[in-house]
Amino acid sequence: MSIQVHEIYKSYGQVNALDNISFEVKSGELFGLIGPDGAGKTTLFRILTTLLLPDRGNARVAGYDVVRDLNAIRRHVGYMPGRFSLYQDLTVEENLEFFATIFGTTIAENYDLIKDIYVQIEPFKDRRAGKLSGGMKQKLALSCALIHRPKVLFLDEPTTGVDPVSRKEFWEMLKRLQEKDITILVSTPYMDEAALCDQIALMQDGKILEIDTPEAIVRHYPKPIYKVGAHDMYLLIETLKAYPHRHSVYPFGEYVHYTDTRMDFDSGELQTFLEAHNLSEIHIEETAPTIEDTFMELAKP
Ligand SMILES: Nc1ncnc2c1ncn2[C@@H]1O[C@H](COP(=O)(O)OP(=O)(O)OP(=O)(O)O)[C@@H](O)[C@H]1O
Repeated sequence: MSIQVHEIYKSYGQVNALDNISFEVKSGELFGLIGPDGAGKTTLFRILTTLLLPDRGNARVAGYDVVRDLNAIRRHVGYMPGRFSLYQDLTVEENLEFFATIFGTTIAENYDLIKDIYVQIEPFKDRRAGKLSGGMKQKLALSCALIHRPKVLFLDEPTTGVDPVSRKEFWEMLKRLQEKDITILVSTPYMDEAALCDQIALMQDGKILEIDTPEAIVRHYPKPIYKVGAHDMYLLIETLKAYPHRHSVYPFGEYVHYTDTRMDFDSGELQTFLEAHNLSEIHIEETAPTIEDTFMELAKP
């Protein structure tokens, strides 16, 4: 096991940021922590990278204890914090040299590991980090996190605020790093990215709701889901919420995802109800559950 987390608790005053968190990540695995803002992802990263002490519980990373073996962990892990911690006034190359120097290495020594990523920003190596686009900052931050050849890489929301093309390229880079036997723990609020991980933990309010492969998480969804459309999205949601047999109702792209409490759901009956409430252009169709649907179901109060 590359990461072992056992019954970790952490509170800030009244807020239980982490409430009995346990999971394991195998060597070479790409493991995703999926959850909205405030779920506790950053707190967990900070504990696993030795920047914060847990109130209770223990964790090991690359075989080292996060409380006792602080120096060893810092040598063996790479951490890309949420707001890329680059030095804005240093150039691209100076940032990378700085991170190499603090780890007692050089860019040349590890160039093969970062080459794929760094070549894309190398043409801008004399530009200050503060003047880079979001996608370029992300690539530089990842290069900096990798420059000492870590065994385990922690990436806290690496794609937040990054354009869709850069997001896609970034996940392709992660897959290539995985082939080089680096274990990766990555957090994201984007459910579509969850499907790209080997295993995911769905997190909310400091708790893990479920851990499994993305395929299994979707397979375990307990009910048929219907996508419902109509001419007025707002009125549609309000009306579905007032339908006596509704189990869940939430917007999903240009449709609303709806589940019913009954086993013998009749779409014709729902259609009549919606028409009686001044809705037109009604469309009701069964659809396959996604990770987001599972999250919504598990997170239901
Ligand atoms: N230093 C702090 N003092 C008080 N409360 C905090 C502190 N840091 C985090 N929290 C609270 O703990 C909870 C978990 O925060 P955390 O930053 O770990 O979540 P997150 O999933 O990373 O979300 P985000 O993406 O917003 O950072 C939140 O309710 C947050 O407000």
